[in-house]
Formats: sequence, C-alpha cells, structure tokens
Amino acid sequence: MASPTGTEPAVKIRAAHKRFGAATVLDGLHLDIAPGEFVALLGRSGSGKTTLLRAIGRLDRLNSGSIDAPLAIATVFQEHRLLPWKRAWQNVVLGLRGPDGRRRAEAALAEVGLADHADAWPATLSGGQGQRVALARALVREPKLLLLDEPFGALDALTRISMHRLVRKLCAAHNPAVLLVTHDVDEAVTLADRVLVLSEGRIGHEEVIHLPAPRSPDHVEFRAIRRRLLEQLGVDEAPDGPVRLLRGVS
Ligand SMILES: Nc1ncnc2c1ncn2[C@@H]1O[C@H](COP(=O)(O)OP(=O)(O)OP(=O)(O)O)[C@@H](O)[C@H]1O
Repeated sequence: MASPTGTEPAVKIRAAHKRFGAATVLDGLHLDIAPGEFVALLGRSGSGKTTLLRAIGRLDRLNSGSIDAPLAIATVFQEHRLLPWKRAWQNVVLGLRGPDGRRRAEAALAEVGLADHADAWPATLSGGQGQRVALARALVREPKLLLLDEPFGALDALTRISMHRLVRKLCAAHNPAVLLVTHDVDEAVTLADRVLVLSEGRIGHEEVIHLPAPRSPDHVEFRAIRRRLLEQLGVDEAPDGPVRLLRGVS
C-alpha cells in the first residue's frame, strides 16, 4: 500500500512471503512507510504482526519478496530488556562509541523524564520507568525507523496514557518513521498517522487518521474509526472504555 506523502519511503516492502512449515504467515504483503510517518499495525493474535516486525528489523528472513528499510533501526519490546547488571545510563549507551557516553545517556534520560535515575539498577525501576529507559536507549541512536512491539502492553492504563504523551513528544522531536504493533485499538488511533489491519498475510485495511490533537475517544470521528477497525478485526465493540484485542483469540 503506497505511502500517502509521495516521498521516497523509509520502509518499502514488496510481495513479502513468510512461511513457518506449512503455515503461510505473510502472503504477498506490500507496505510503504514514509520518513517520519507513524504507522500502527493491528491484527488478531497470530496474524503475523511480530513476524513482520522481525523481518523488517532483520531478525528473520522472508521466504520471498523484499524489504528496504534503513540500517538505523531501534526496537522497543513489551519488556524493557535492560541488562540487569548495568545501571540505567550504561544500558542507554550500551554498544555506542564515543567518550561522552554518560553525558549522552543523561540527556536521553532527561528527555524521558528520568534525569535523576541515571544510576538506578533496572530491578529498581517500575514497569513504566523501565520502558522509558528502553525508549531513551532507542532514541539515543537517532534511528530512522523505530519499531515498537507492544511497548505499553504490560503497563497499567494510567501509565500507558502518560507513555502515549511521551512517545508523541519524542517522535515530534526526533521524527523517526515508526511502526507500532499493538492490541489496543484506541492506542493505535490516538498515536498513529495511519492504522493498518493485518489479515490473511496482507494489509487488509487502512485508516488514515486526520483527527486534531489531543485525540480523544470522546470525538465522534474517533469512535467511527474505532468502529470500522473493530469491524475489520471481527471484534464486537465493548460498551465503553478502550478496546484491547485479547491475546490468544485467533
Ligand atoms: N519461529 C516460529 N516458528 C514457527 N511458527 C512461528 C514462529 N514464529 C511465529 N510463528 C507462527 O506464525 C504465526 C504468526 O505469529 P506472530 O507472532 O507473528 O503473530 P502476532 O500477530 O504477532 O501474534 P500476537 O498478537 O499473539 O503477538 C503464528 O501462527 C505463530 O505460531
């Protein structure tokens, strides 16, 4: 599916096929993501979202088709994946060269609101704080593409809302292309420029979101988009509150 901006895409996927044994997971998928564009990917459990992210992140190979993606990719997962024997700041700049690691880490930690946690051990951080450090670690690398694999899935609702604000702020400042995998339909509509639904191995549906900021589920158009997405996902709308797709439903 073409990117709406007409510029050379940051990510260009053509006819992606991926099989595991006899099961076809990606079945001729096309996708462009423009530089700086924020794309959210929804899909039922087992539809291939993580498979697609892993292929884009060069963690796994396609059986056929092609993916052009930048070399500068950073990924944030559902768990923070910090090394427990390194302090927060050391985790942020792990593997980076240069003498001013501490200073760069502190600047990145300040950006995510953790200026005074530079020396903290990962085990002493809350879930939300751990994800903030993971975001700092991703952004200090100035990625052209940020892959977010359900980064807020394990957080409570209030923490998730503050993480949404933070991610919006960070993306405005650093402007990477973003691909967010989420089970949370409202999260997708709140954050993304474009929401895609993965089904039967392809992008089966697309919503371009033009809602003004701050986006709210109280907005009638927000609810209309949510309804269309849920219909595509084959999920009945909950009577109220944010709608998350249950893991294990396929
Ligand atoms: N390494 C693997 N070996 C065999 N099958 C796999 C492997 N990785 C994924 N699969 C299968 O591919 C399909 C897609 O898995 P994937 O994890 O991409 O789905 P998903 O949409 O991310 O699911 P969820 O929303 O539950 O995280 C599933 O049927 C899964 O069992």
